[in-house]
Amino acid sequence: MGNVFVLDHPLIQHKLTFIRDKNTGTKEFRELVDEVAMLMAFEITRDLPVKEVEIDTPVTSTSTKVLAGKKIGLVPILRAGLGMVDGVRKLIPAAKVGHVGLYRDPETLKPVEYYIKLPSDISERELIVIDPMLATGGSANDAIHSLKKRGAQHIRLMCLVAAPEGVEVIKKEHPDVDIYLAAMDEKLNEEGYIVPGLGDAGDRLFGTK
Ligand SMILES: O=P(O)(O)OC[C@H]1O[C@H](OP(=O)(O)OP(=O)(O)O)[C@H](O)[C@@H]1O
Ligand SMILES: O=c1cc[nH]c(=O)[nH]1
Ligand SMILES: [Mg+2]
Repeated sequence: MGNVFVLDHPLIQHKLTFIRDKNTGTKEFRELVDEVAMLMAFEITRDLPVKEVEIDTPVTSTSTKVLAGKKIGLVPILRAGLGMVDGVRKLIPAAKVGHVGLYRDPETLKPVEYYIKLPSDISERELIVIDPMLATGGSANDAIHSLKKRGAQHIRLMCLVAAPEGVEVIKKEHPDVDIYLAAMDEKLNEEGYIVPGLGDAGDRLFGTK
C-alpha cells in the first residue's frame, strides 16, 4: 500500500497558513506556493541515491558524494500544478518536465483530459506528479493512469492540500504511489472543494476569478 507523508515542517505550516488565507493576493500566493514546493522537494528527494566521487579541495584530496544520476521527471497537472514546478526545479534543475492538462467538470466533478506531452523516456524516470489540490482524487487518478498507460513505472504524487476522500482513491487505485502532502484537511464540501482548503488553486494562482 502506498505511503502518505505529511510534510509538516514549521516553515511549510507557516507559509501554508498564508496560502490558505483568502486575503492573500495573487502575487504573494504564487510566491508562497513556489516556496512551499521547494521545501517539499527537499523532503521528497531525501531517498535519492548518492555515489562516492574523488575530488580535490584547496586543501587535500577527498572522497565525497554526488547524486547517483537517477533520472527525475516532473509532471504538473495543468493548470494549478504549474504553480509548483519552478520551486521543485530550483532544487532539481536536471529534471525533465511533462504536462498533463485536466480540468474538473464543475457539474460532475469528473476530470476531462485536454492535453498530454511527456518526455520520451518516462519509463526510465522517477516521476513526481504535481498538483496543489487532491480533492475527490479524480484528476490525480486519471493523470497517474495516463502515465502508467504510457510506460511510467515509478510515480510519486505531491500535493499541497488533500481531502481524505482523494487520498483513499489514490491508495486504492495506485497502491504503488507514495503521496506527499503539506497538509491533510478535514473533508470535501458539497461542491467538491477541500475544507478548510485554500479555494480554487488555479484561479488564485492565475487571477482568473
Ligand atoms: O481531486 P479532484 O476532485 O479531481 O480536484 C482536484 C483538481 O481540481 C483542480 O483543477 P481544476 O479542475 O480547477 O483545473 P485548473 O487547475 O485548470 O484550475 C486542482 O488543481 C486539481 O487538478
Ligand atoms: O478545493 C479545491 C478542490 C479542487 N480544486 C481546487 O482548486 N480546490
Ligand atoms: Mg481550478
